[in-house]
Amino acid sequence: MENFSKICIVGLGLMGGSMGLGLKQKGFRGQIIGYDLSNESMLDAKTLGAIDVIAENMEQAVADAQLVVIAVPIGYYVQVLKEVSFHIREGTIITDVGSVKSYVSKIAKAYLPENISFVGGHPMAGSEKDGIKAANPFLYENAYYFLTPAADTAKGDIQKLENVVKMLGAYPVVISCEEHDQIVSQISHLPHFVAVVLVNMVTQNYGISYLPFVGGGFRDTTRIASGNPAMWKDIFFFNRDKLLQGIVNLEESVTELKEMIINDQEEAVLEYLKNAKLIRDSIPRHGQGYMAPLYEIIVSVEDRPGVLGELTQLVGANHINIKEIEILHSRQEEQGAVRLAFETCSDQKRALEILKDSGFSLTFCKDKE
Ligand SMILES: NC(=O)C1=CN([C@@H]2O[C@H](COP(=O)(O)OP(=O)(O)OC[C@H]3O[C@@H](n4cnc5c(N)ncnc54)[C@H](O)[C@@H]3O)[C@@H](O)[C@H]2O)C=CC1
Ligand SMILES: O=C(O)C(=O)Cc1ccc(O)cc1
Repeated sequence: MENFSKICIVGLGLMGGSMGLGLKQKGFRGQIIGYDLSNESMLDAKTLGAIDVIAENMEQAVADAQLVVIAVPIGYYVQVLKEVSFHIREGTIITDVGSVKSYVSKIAKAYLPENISFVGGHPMAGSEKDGIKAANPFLYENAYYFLTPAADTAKGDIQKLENVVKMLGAYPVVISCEEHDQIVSQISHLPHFVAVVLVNMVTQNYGISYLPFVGGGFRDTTRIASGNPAMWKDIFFFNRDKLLQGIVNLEESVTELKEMIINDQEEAVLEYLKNAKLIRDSIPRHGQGYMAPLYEIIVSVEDRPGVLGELTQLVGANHINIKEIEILHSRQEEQGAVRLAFETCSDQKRALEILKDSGFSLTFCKDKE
């Protein structure tokens, strides 16, 4: 991937910071120079090792870079592209990580000089967190990563970017902006729309007092509603038409299912539910998702002080690394549950044995998703 010896990242938040960390973690030997409006983010990015050099201004950031990655909220693109265009040198490739591509390609064309190659990008990786403090070197691993070159983009430039994507451990998918925006409107933007509607409904329609009863189902369905509101506002408006079409389709589907219930069509409702289950279950278990798949176990634990320490100590003492830990229920004087996730099947099996032998009750052991 050493097609580039100097990469500039503009915007050192979750995505920009994770890209710097990921490249370094994978052994990128060149220099990464970073620029952000926030001094604190630049200092954090340097301290964490996401960048080698802090740029004092946009000119210093982009002037000698062979690749410039724009990782700022889409609402700031016009401002950033205008500034970049003053200082960029011929032959530089510019890419971005923005969640919408038709709008981005349009303004890149409008604001960048003609001798600059702009190839849009969008990693299907991320989280509901933002900022450099949430950055993680493995964020891009196993994720699909869309690249949306223009019709006249040189093949060599696409290849160079594909190599960067592969170095991050992600999977490049070359696609048109139009098709990209259509796909993500269905699999990312509409689900976000639904999640925020559901969450707001629970408080607006029924009062805040319903929230304490919320269980895993509601949590799973609405996790993404915790995403950065400013970023999602941008996404909704910059992919407005596709999202609106998705909402119309959603309304039709809601009406269809509602009518079945109104008309007591139990068989039809059952078929509808079965079909959804079939489709949901068929999402590849061992395929690539946003996150690296993990092997999980669920442990029942008493709700008492120190129990988590005992659990993790037991697993750690046997040199088994817990990749994720999550408290599922924590109700006073009742059993709670803890989800542990491991990187390998053998870690999962060993942890299972050790915990069983120590008297922990395992309510559920989940296969690798
Ligand atoms: N958060 C996510 O899960 C994903 C986000 N994206 C896209 O990535 C982009 C960045 O998102 P995040 O990293 O999540 O945001 P973030 O809020 O974590 O980071 C954005 C950074 O850009 C900086 N910034 C803002 N305006 C700037 C300017 N004019 N010049 C220099 N720096 C500026 C901010 O100070 C901040 O550090 C967005 O366009 C978003 O659509 C793409 C995939 C996933
Ligand atoms: O948190 C999640 O699972 C996400 O869906 C993150 C995400 C947010 C925005 C994108 O454009 C792509 C991915």
